[in-house]
Amino acid sequence: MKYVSTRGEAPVLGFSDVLLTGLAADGGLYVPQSWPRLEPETIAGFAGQSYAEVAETVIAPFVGADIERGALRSMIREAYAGFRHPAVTPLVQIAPQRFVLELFHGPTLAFKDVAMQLLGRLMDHVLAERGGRATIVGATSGDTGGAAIEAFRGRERTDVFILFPDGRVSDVQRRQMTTPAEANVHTLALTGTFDDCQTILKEMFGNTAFRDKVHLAGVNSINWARIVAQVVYYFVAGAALGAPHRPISFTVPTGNFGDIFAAYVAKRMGLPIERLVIATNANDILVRTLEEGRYETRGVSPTISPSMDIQISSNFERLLFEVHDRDGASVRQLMGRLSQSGGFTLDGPALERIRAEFDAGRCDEAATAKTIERTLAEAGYLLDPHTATGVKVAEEHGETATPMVILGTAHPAKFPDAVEAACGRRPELPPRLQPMMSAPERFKPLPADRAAVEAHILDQARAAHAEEVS
Ligand SMILES: Cc1ncc(COP(=O)(O)O)c(C=O)c1O
Ligand SMILES: N[C@@H](CCOP(=O)(O)O)C(=O)O
Repeated sequence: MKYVSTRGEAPVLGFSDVLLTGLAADGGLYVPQSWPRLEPETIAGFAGQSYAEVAETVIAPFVGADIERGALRSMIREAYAGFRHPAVTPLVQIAPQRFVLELFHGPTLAFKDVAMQLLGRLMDHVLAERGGRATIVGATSGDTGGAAIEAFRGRERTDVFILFPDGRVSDVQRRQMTTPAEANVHTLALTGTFDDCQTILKEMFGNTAFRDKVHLAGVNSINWARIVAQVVYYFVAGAALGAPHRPISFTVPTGNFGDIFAAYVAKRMGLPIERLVIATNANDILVRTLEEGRYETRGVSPTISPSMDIQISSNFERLLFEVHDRDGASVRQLMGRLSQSGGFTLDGPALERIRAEFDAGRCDEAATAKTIERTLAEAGYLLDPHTATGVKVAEEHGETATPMVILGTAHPAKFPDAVEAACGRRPELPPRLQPMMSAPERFKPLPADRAAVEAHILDQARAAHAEEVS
């Protein structure tokens, strides 16, 4: 399998290079040259298989010959062996045709663990084969950072630098990033928003001299391997609810558009998905885009679902590439307008193609809290604020003959204050995570400025590996 950039001007690469490259050299995102298809019998067979077995079948065509099949199988098995639920991503019914797909049984209680636990192993494997090391960078609005640190802490071939917006994540999220003591973990608290962190990260990838000097690699969903690992649970949920014989719909709490883009990929691979519903909080750029045809950034508002406090949804670029018939020049033009004037208008056919696949709805703060309270009262089920936005938007979408699966993207215990304020019940952290709440914190406050972040990364890298970073 080969990969092309959404902006059409970067080298075509294989899976292992895409894994280590992160952002393409032309600023675009890598996507596969073509979409592999799974036969209906293969999808039907998933119903009786373990999560790891399904993952191997779904992921293998994207990896191709780059990683030997036995090695891939072992990494997948190890990645999911540590999840606290035997099904890895169980489905829980909360209403007659509504289910929550619980994606938070990994080590940091967030859906990011599902991909990150595999990504850490894949990167280590490829770096060991090549005899190299990498500087991993990640921008986080709260969850990617903790999951990345958990996946890479103590690994010899990687240093991990996480950029988070100071004061805009929950205490649990911050402590997951600031309490690990391993020397290869570096947490940077930036003055600004997640969008500032992500913009700096992309600028660092655009600085070729810096990128090459530190062997920069990315762990956000701009990295194709993240998306591919997230495709798996759509098949697992679909097969459990009768696919390929029955269609299924998904509502996805959305920020960076990675998770819902993974659903779109599952559909292109043959999963019979009827509707894909984008759920946002007050940061509703995607809802406005579907309503008005104009993608336009506005200031980020802090909410009780902080991981979705995002205005620039990076993976939307991958969808733009698809709905413009994979024409990199069109995507370059739109992205140029976005960086110059903060927005762009979609042409009629592109907008229609997006509307044909996706619906979208927003959920404000009061509705998020109310949904947590009501779902606990009516279904006895405790939602986290992100999942609550999905439940609310799915409810507004109305009752359908097709089962609607809402992605449960985080455990409520990551947001105890917001959950308690909404419903009066304070969710407890699992005992294994409780010590971090009183452990010493370690992080570097920095301005939201690329030069300052690069200088800090270079300093740290030189201190640790002087011989490799001159
Ligand atoms: C808990 C939670 N829900 C939803 C999202 C949104 O997912 P995505 O950025 O893939 O759209 C995030 C962040 O990515 C998250 O951490
Ligand atoms: N919501 C994310 C933001 C980054 O998303 P990613 O999927 O691109 O890594 C977070 O919690 O960090």
